[in-house]
Amino acid sequence: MSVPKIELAGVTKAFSGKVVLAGVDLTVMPGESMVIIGGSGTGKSVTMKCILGLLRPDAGSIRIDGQEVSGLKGRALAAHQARFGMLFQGGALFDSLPVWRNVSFALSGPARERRAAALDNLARVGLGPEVADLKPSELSGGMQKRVALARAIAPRPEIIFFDEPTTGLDPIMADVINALIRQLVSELGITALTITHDMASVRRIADRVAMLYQGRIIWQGERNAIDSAENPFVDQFVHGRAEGPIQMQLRRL
Ligand SMILES: Nc1ncnc2c1ncn2[C@@H]1O[C@H](COP(=O)(O)OP(=O)(O)OP(=O)(O)O)[C@@H](O)[C@H]1O
Repeated sequence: MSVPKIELAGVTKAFSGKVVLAGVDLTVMPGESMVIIGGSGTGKSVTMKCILGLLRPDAGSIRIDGQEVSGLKGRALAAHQARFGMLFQGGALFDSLPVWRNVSFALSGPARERRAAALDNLARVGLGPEVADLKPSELSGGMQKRVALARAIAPRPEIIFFDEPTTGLDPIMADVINALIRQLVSELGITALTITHDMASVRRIADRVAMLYQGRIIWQGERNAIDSAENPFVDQFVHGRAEGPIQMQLRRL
């Protein structure tokens, strides 16, 4: 069996005594698209930040290609982080830079080559050269998301993290972006880890789904298994019911 691309075992993290991750076990195989679902504040972002080395877990192991990465510092940490692409919730484009400079931000080399690479990546997300010299603020939300996606794939990262990739988009544009993500991840052979509340994203993007609840992965399975999962927590989340075993925390303690 091949070595997992990402492997978390017993990862714990607490902030000022408040336990957020209580022993997360998660395996993502190379080229696989894993989606983590779970309510607000269940620790999805904290899990991603621990994998990226932006937060240090209190205990447990995080392996990439079988190599332990928790506790990396300095250059080793920078090299680790360079293996990842990120699509942030808001797109996080630099508004002072034209689109092509945003897309080629992480690339090196002469400007002419970086611009050519930017145009190539824009084409992959369905945008023509006419947008290359526009500022992000001149584009619609859906187009900005495409630009952010082009920027995330431009360095051909081994792993991409998608953080709520459809936030702020209407359902049709969200579907277009979800389909693009699925297509690019497959075409480029990138391992993808997505966190989302959006079940439409899950159905479009995921090979496998993991549900985080109270600091642990309480269920994982193939995308098609979510509807028949005999797990009341998954069932409640997938169907968005107020009634069920998941207790919403209405105020921060
Ligand atoms: N740096 C930090 N210091 C203190 N508490 C933190 C820190 N980062 C996260 N937390 C807490 O950890 C908990 C989990 O946060 P996290 O952002 O991972 O949730 P999430 O599942 O991604 O939620 P959402 O879906 O709303 O983005 C929250 O209660 C949050 O306040």
